[in-house]
Amino acid sequence: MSYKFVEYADREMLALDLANLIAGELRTALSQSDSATLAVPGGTSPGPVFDDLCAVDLDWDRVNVMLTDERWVPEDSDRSNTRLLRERLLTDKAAAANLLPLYAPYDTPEEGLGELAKGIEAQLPLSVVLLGMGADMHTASIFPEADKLDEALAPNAPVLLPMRAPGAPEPRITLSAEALDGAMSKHILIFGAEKRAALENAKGKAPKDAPINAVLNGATVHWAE
Ligand SMILES: O=C(O)[C@H](O)[C@@H](O)[C@H](O)[C@H](O)COP(=O)(O)O
Repeated sequence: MSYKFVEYADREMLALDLANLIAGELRTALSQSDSATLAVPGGTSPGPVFDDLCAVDLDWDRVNVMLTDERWVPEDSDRSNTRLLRERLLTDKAAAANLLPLYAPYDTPEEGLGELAKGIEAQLPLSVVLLGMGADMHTASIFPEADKLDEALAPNAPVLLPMRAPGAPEPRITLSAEALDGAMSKHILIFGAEKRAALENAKGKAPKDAPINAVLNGATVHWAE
């Protein structure tokens, strides 16, 4: 298991550098193919990266954007990652990007899974994935003790899975570890001492105890206090 750990002087510097890095990787992908696919997390960390990334000049109309995971809530909920994306990433120059939805207006993720998975599957492998991590070492919605944890970590897993976990306030839908780990470039974004310690704590643990370990190999971890 080896990954690159990059420490930044502050969160603003991290956001700017990471946005430019992702933009460069998307440009490279677009120079080699008709389209590129970027998967990003929700939560509270990525907003500043989105604010910088959305302003970068690239062929966004050839970029497919998707979430790594979503809370199963309506898009107008303040818990919605889709809402976060629409407000902070799919705006300015990046408004031209093509959003592949990870939410559909059904009561449960199981009801929406079939139609959503088709769109996602067609765009794999991911060109670039940005992931967050919780202090419990979850990534995307692959949580320790989640109901479909083993399935989400298994080889040849379904690309998209519903997920319920003690650590998640609402039902989730998530890309599988394999779909996330298969990205051409993987970036993990963590802020603060607690998550830095959690990353250390993950060392040597099985993915079922530290799901971040299912995507860490070959990734770059970007950290600021
Ligand atoms: O839906 C979500 O919340 C995210 O996709 C999730 O995987 C997130 O990346 C981690 O929980 C870290 O969240 P914070 O950035 O809010 O700490």
